[in-house]
Amino acid sequence: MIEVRNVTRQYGDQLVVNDVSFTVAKGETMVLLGTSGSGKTTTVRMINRMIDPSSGSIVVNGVDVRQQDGPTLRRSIGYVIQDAGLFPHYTVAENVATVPKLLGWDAADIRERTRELTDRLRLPPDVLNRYPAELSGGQRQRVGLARALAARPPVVLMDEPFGALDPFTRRHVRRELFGLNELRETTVVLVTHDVSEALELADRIVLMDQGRIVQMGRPDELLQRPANDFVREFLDEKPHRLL
Ligand SMILES: Nc1ncnc2c1ncn2[C@@H]1O[C@H](COP(=O)(O)OP(=O)(O)OP(=O)(O)O)[C@@H](O)[C@H]1O
Repeated sequence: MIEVRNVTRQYGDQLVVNDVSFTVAKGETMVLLGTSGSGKTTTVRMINRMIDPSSGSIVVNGVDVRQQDGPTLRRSIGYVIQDAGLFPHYTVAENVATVPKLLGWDAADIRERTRELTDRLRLPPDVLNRYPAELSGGQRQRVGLARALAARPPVVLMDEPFGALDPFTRRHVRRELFGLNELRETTVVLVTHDVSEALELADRIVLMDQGRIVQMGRPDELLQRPANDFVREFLDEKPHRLL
């Protein structure tokens, strides 16, 4: 469970995240949706301490994130970004094994878990010995997901995790991923600016503009009871299938 309380982040005199509060329950998928520059990435990067808030607090599974050093905290929080952020000089197998190795898993368990994930994410077994540059964009993205999930972290942060994919592969990978049983027990915060993706994946949505939360709620609540014209227009941008 994640509690973000009155969090603000300032650069110079610009408030890029302005008094943001929300909680994400265990197993819930919370989508941060909003215009470009609205503070989504900054917010998600404060949860795993890649950025520290200027004020406010963040508690993950009962522990204030400031009580842990960044690297230790990040071993328990999966993190997926748009270009997958893989280590270029590691093979796929080595990339996926990064966190389990740091946590001291034995080699047989790591191999087994890697096989399980590549299988579920439908990556062909022969990719394991390849380097990231030798994969397609869609494969790289799936390896990024496998690496983030490898040690079964209770919390996973995803920042535009499907951003680099064409629309077909995007839908496909999205379905594969959110069809994984283990993801149902994982607390997920996902950043996107794609309205359809947010409506499809979110248990709840935090809609942001200019560093502030404009509305928070279930997809149907935002669609049926938009708080203001901004919300209505933002969600109306594209036709979608929920209504
Ligand atoms: N290190 C920094 N120094 C100064 N300003 C920054 C820094 N990082 C982010 N910003 C500013 O903070 C604002 C919010 O950025 P952020 O990346 O959180 O937005 P976002 O909602 O994720 O946008 P996008 O969808 O375009 O990625 C932007 O105006 C950005 O220029």
